[in-house]
Amino acid sequence: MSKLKIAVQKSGRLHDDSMKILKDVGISIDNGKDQLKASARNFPLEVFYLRNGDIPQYLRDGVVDVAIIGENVLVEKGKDISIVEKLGFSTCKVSVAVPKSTKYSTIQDLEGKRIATSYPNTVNGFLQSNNVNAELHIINGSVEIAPNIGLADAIVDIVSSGSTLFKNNLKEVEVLLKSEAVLAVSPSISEDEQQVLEKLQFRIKSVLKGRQNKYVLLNAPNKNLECIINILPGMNSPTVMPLAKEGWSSLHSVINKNDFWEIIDELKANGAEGILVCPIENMVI
Ligand SMILES: Nc1ncnc2c1ncn2[C@@H]1O[C@H](COP(=O)(O)OP(=O)(O)OP(=O)(O)O)[C@@H](O)[C@H]1O
Ligand SMILES: O=P(O)(O)OC[C@H]1O[C@H](OP(=O)(O)OP(=O)(O)O)[C@H](O)[C@@H]1O
Ligand SMILES: [Mg+2]
Repeated sequence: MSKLKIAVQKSGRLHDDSMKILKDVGISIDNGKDQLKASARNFPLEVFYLRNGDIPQYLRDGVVDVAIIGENVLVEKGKDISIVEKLGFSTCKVSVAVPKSTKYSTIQDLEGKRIATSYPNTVNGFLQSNNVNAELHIINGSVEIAPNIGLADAIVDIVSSGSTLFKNNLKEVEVLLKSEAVLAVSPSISEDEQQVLEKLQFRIKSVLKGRQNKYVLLNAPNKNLECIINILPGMNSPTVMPLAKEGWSSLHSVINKNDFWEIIDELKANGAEGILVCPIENMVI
């Protein structure tokens, strides 16, 4: 079987979560510390450790078939590259920020201003679509310092918790895009590699679905069963089994992690006891 070549960030924000998702889908990688390339032991996969910013070109050239990459990098340098899966980690925004003391009300306030950024194509697209002319200063890192040293009036950079903006006395005034890590695919992927990709994607989908949900087991008095069954969503309907204790049952169900605490409160209020909550490794649907 031919091997799928996947690019993963060599080091940085995406590296650990990218390796974790490969591990969670059951792929073991022989990972020599300073290797730039590694093979999977139990799946037809070769891993290339690359710079996030270089990955769009490698995908375009077909040097790699797929990649785990920040969506914002594709917006900047890889508009021609398709995304096959959103991976739910490294969520961030690309935003305009200005010094806290700057009066800002609309995008037109950027007219004629100096904007520092590492994402010139994204910024130019944004300015053009809003008919604003501004002067771009392209810098590769520590963009948030630019207004403080008099290099720019505004910046466009990644914002996550907002603490870097806060520390540099800046405020976010526009959000250009929202981003997360994605699985992107080369336009020149072959038929054989496409088949391996489909296997990998199937596994990733079931791991992501599992991460979204929790498995809940609880005991409840039979007289409250109907009400508790209505609270529990389940994949179809919850499993109900009699307990050795007369008049009681055990219920098993799957709950979305976002609704989880509210549902637990409701269950308790309706007489549920001995509630156990377990993570789900995979959910194959
Ligand atoms: N503070 C953050 N919070 C969440 N996600 C982030 C944050 N900063 C960056 N990211 C996401 O992680 C990706 C990698 O960021 P990182 O800073 O590790 O690498 P980089 O310097 O942009 O890239 P390279 O690998 O080319 O050096 C970004 O493209 C973005 O999608
Ligand atoms: O809103 P926050 O949570 O503060 O995150 C935003 C910061 O994170 C990233 O920098 P990073 O720490 O990756 O450093 P880098 O500029 O060297 O890539 C980004 O470039 C911002 O500076
Ligand atoms: Mg960074």
